[in-house]
Amino acid sequence: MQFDVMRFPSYAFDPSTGVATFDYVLDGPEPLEFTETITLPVPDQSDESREEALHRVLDLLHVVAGVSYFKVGAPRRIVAPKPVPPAAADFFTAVYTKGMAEYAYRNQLPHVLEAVVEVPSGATKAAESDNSGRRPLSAVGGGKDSIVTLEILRAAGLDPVPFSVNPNPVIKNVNAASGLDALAARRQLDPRLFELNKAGALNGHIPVTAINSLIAVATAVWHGLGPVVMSNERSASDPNLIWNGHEVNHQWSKGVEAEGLLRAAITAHVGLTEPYFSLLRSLSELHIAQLYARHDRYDDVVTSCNKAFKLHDPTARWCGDCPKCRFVFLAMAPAMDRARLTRIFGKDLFADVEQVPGFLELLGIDAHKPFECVGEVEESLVALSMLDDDAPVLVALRAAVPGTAWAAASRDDVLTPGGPTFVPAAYAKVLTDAL
Ligand SMILES: CC(=O)N[C@H]1[C@@H](OP(=O)(O)OP(=O)(O)OC[C@H]2O[C@@H](n3ccc(=O)[nH]c3=O)[C@H](O)[C@@H]2O)O[C@H](CO)[C@@H](O)[C@@H]1O[C@H](C)C(=O)N[C@@H](C)C(=O)N[C@@H](CCC(=O)O)C(=O)O
Ligand SMILES: Nc1ncnc2c1ncn2[C@@H]1O[C@H](COP(=O)(O)OP(=O)(O)OP(=O)(O)O)[C@@H](O)[C@H]1O
Repeated sequence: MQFDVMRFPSYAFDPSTGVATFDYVLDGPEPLEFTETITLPVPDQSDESREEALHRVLDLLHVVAGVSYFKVGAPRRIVAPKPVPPAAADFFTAVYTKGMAEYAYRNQLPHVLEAVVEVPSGATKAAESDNSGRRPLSAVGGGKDSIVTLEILRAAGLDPVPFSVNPNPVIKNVNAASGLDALAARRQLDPRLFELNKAGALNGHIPVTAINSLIAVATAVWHGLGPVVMSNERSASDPNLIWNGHEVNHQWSKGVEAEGLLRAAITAHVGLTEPYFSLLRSLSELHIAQLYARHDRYDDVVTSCNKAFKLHDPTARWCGDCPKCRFVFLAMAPAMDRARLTRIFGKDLFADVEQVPGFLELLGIDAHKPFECVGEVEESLVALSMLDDDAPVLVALRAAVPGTAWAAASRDDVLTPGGPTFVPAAYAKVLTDAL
């Protein structure tokens, strides 16, 4: 299939139902059309200024959600539908290049990394809206990170509103365990995409956090809420590998660069003073796992395993045999006894020597960092150094890690907050008080 250009003909939004439909065309000798449907929760009340701001968020979402359809043909031109300020145009280009880098690498499509989203000129300025003091909307994915954020915000009296896109049973159970009233949006990909995938169309990973984040901002704006608070950690910013001189990061849209670009795009095009930030940005995954250990009310529901989500089985939790399960098991192990850890995961991964090669990968003793949301090699080494019992896997790992590797692993570096963040001062204080 050959396509020259991707276009975004129009979108529609019905405030009485919250349904937004976004149209896409891959143009070429045999064009393909798609429509994605996103249903926002309808607020009890709204007003003109909220709806004006909401439409501006939807302008951004229309282009960003197009990545799922772009990947069917990877046309060389991407032509955005409306004028937006330069900060929003830069965000679009980054989403279609850096956000699609894993897809480009796996499909060997280097031109994807060089694309520039074309934007018509003539953007109008948005009215400024100070949303910083309102109740935060806190995105919940069902894993340990968003639970830690929710509990920090709650303890500080900020009264967070949990929010999810297409909440699965894990997310629903986490929300129920929190006891907080949650909001949810629905997102339906065009079914045609699945037919094309079955027929062997180009496919691959997309920057899903950028899409979920904009849906969260749209919901916050429409409901008159404050900033969207994410739970993206420090290591999300680190690439998996370098290809043709470009960084390839499976988690690009969870990284700090994407966060800065998204914030700038919203501030410029929507006018919000405090749109979006990750509270946990300065923390390592290992640190977040230690903070999770303080809250046992979620132990029967918390799930970070992406395989569990792929199975679409409401009872699926930790698969117990993937990089994510191994990493989170290792990261939580120093902060809790083995019995509690085994209860959370349904099995003791340190008792199963078949898991040794997978743990060695996390410890940097094999290939590149897995294409998964796992922490840095240094975090895994520090976690291992904090464990002193003789479980079979731990014994094998200690024997396999070369002496030079330990020297590069500093507990202080891993457990001291650091690196760039966009956390506003009031929230930075809340985080510091919680550590
Ligand atoms: C659950 C999962 O890992 N899905 C990835 C998987 O897709 P799969 O076919 O196994 O199942 P589905 O997710 O149901 O997708 C069905 C098809 O639809 C396409 N698709 C899905 C969502 C979307 O927003 N757009 C789409 O086009 C998908 O490509 C399938 O053809 O493999 C896919 C190909 O590599 C991945 O694209 C699927 O990833 C989902 C988008 C997803 O939600 N993944 C997150 C678990 C994830 O990887 N999160 C990253 C953060 C990445 C970021 O920058 O945001 C992380 O936590 O590290
Ligand atoms: N379905 C979703 N709806 C809304 N936000 C989501 C959804 N899935 C993930 N997120 C958010 O996206 C960010 C990245 O997701 P991620 O899966 O890494 O986090 P998590 O589920 O909280 O923790 P973990 O890393 O332990 O899985 C987090 O802020 C998370 O809250």
